[in-house]
Amino acid sequence: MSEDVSCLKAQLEEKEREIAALKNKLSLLEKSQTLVLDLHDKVTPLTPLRAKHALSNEDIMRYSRQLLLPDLGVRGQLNLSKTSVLIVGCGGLGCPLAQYLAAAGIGRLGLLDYDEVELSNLHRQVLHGEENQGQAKALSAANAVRRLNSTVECVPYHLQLSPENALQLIQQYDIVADCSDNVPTRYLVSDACVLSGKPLVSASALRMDGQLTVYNYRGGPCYRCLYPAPPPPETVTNCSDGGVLGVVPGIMGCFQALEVIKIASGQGSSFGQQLLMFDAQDARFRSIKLRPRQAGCAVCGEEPSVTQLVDYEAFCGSAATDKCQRLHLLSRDQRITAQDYKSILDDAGPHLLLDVRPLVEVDICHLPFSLNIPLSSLEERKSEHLQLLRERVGQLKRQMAGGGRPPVYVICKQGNDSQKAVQLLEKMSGSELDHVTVKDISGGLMAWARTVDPTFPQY
Ligand SMILES: Nc1ncnc2c1ncn2[C@@H]1O[C@H](COP(=O)(O)OP(=O)(O)OP(=O)(O)O)[C@@H](O)[C@H]1O
Ligand SMILES: [Zn+2]
Repeated sequence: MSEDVSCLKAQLEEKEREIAALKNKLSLLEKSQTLVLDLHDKVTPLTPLRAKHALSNEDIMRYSRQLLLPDLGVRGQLNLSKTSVLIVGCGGLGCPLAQYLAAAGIGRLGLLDYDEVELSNLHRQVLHGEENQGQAKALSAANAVRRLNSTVECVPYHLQLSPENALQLIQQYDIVADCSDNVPTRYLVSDACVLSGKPLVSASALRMDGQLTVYNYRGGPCYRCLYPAPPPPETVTNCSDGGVLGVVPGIMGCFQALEVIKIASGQGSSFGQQLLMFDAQDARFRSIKLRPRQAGCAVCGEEPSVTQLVDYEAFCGSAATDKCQRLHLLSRDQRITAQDYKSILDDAGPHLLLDVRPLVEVDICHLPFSLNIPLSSLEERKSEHLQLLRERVGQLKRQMAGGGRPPVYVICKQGNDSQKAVQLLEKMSGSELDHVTVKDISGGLMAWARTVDPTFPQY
């Protein structure tokens, strides 16, 4: 009789456990279906992250494979759940970083980006899909992260990190990750981390190369300790100009996730005074020791001159976005529009169309009647290219029965390099070259695609 009672009790307990597990599953499912993420367009105070004192059965199952690691264990996992991380930029680095932090069970993720998803992002910004084009990157990333792990609290910010909001924002997080793509933002994030006392896990990726360092960590240097002055703006290349193989920021973003997890879980990062360099071409990693924190550093030094955030665009002489900056090097009569050029073509007026883009871009698309001489070859006065140009100008002159200066129209992708080329050709006209009339086609081939020929590819 007593055996029946204990047997029944055990069965009942088993059923109760099953019911509790089902209830838990149902509530998670309901939460993920009904919870609509609030997209923040300004910085508001966050409620403190709820401290977890023990792992639930679900946690144990979800994180079991990493819980088995002596380096992490239950303590490390609980530490992760208590940590908040702000990700600045939900692009090529930010996407894999957010994905792995969410998968690993970080407590709260702030996802910040002012931009929207574009088709040309999808080869590397792997949290966004085709259906997210036009959507705020922060929201698209947060939704993807939530599908992966609904227990992670996501705070999407659709705004630009600026000197006005950076401190208020960064102070609310434990660790900051710089996944941005421009120099003013790098100085801004670093200064704000120094002023708020937060570690900064920073990475970059361009073409086939990547870099990673942890700044302001355990007495190590800040960004300014290493780079007291910004580079000249014209020496900075971004992904939309220089290109990038998608997997390179993927690897660097994963590295950032690794260092964030090591800091958050309590293992600590070894990149506080180290620079990791990744060469994808040779599949080689190198790590070099950096100089220590500088006593004379303007922000983290002994007598700092930067005690509050400044105007970083003015400091760097460039914008805090990587959007194409339009140069204005020429007067109005030195420029024509893409439609004006179409009329010249329609009137079959003799002229030379000079495309000054690099060959790799000309291979993507070009106008069939153009002559390609890259701006760099003109600048370097490459003799074979100058010879070719002289010949083509000579031919043109012979074609022009009525005499006059042969017209040369210069084109590039967006109309910046072509302006530089016009200035250069004007200097060469009458000396290194026959006298020519040079004009820039403003807005370049992208303006041609937008305003003249919608079938012409944009990139
Ligand atoms: N100050 C800033 N505030 C918020 N987001 C920023 C800031 N600076 C840069 N970002 C974001 O950082 C991300 C950098 O990622 P990445 O360079 O891969 O993307 P991208 O700018 O979309 O690329 P592409 O150059 O191909 O257009 C971008 O999504 C950009 O909008
Ligand atoms: Zn410093």
